[in-house]
Amino acid sequence: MSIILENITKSYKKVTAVKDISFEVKPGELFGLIGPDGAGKTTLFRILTTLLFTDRGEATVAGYDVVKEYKEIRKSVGYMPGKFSLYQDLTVEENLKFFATIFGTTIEENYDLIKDIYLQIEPFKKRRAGKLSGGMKQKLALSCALIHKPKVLFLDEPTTGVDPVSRKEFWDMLKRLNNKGITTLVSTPYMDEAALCDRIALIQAGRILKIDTPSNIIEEHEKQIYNVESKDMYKLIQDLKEYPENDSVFAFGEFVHYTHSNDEFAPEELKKYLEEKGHVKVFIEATSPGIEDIFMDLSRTKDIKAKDNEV
Ligand SMILES: Nc1ncnc2c1ncn2[C@@H]1O[C@H](COP(=O)(O)OP(=O)(O)OP(=O)(O)O)[C@@H](O)[C@H]1O
Repeated sequence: MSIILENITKSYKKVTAVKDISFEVKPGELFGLIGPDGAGKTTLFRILTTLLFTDRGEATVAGYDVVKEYKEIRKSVGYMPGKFSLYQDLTVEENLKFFATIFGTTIEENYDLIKDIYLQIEPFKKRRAGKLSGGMKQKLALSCALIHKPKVLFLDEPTTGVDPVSRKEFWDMLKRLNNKGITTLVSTPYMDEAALCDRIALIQAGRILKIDTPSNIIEEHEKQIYNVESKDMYKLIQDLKEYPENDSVFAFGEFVHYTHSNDEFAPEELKKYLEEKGHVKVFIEATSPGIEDIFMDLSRTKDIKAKDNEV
């Protein structure tokens, strides 16, 4: 296994950031940690990259223990932290040279690995990192994290705050790196990115809700989801929440996603109820769940609440 976590628990004073986290990442896997802000993703990354001690539990990365063999881990991993990690006053080229030098290598030695990515920012190699666009900063940070040819790559929310086109490009790059055999642990709050990973862990309030391939997670979900639409979406949410035996109601793009608490759901009865409440252009259809639906459902059913997160 490339990464193993066993019962990792970490608190900051009264807040339990992560509790009893266990999972494994196989060699060559692109593994996603999917969860909202504050779920505990950065805490796990900092523990695995040896920047933070865990309170309880054990972990290994590339076969090395995160406490006893931290020096080996630091040589073997690439880490792209969530916050921009480069030297703003150094140019693109200087940043890359700097990271290569501290790892005892040169840009030329591992150029093949970063070529695809670096070529896109090379025209700006004399520009200071602080003056790059979000997408370009992200490509430079990834090049710097890769320059010493790490065995395991840690990417903490690499696409947060990046425009949709750059997000797509970034995931294409990750897939290509993955094909070269680099094990990658990537975190994201964007549920649509989950489908691009080999396996994912859904994480909420420091707990794992589910671990599997995105397709298995979707296939195993048993609740039928309905797209509901009417002209007044705000009122629609309120009225659906008052509909007897509703199970869940939440806004989802142009629709409201609705689930019923039993098998006796009749769309025509709901339509009638909504029309009696004054809704026009009511539309109801069954739809397949996405990772976001499943995440919302698991966080409710596992009853993980903020107050439960205190020690
Ligand atoms: N240094 C700290 N001191 C106190 N609490 C902290 C500290 N770092 C993180 N926390 C808390 O621990 C919990 C997990 O935070 P963490 O940063 O690991 O989550 P995250 O999923 O990476 O979210 P984000 O994207 O917001 O960083 C949150 O409740 C956070 O407020």
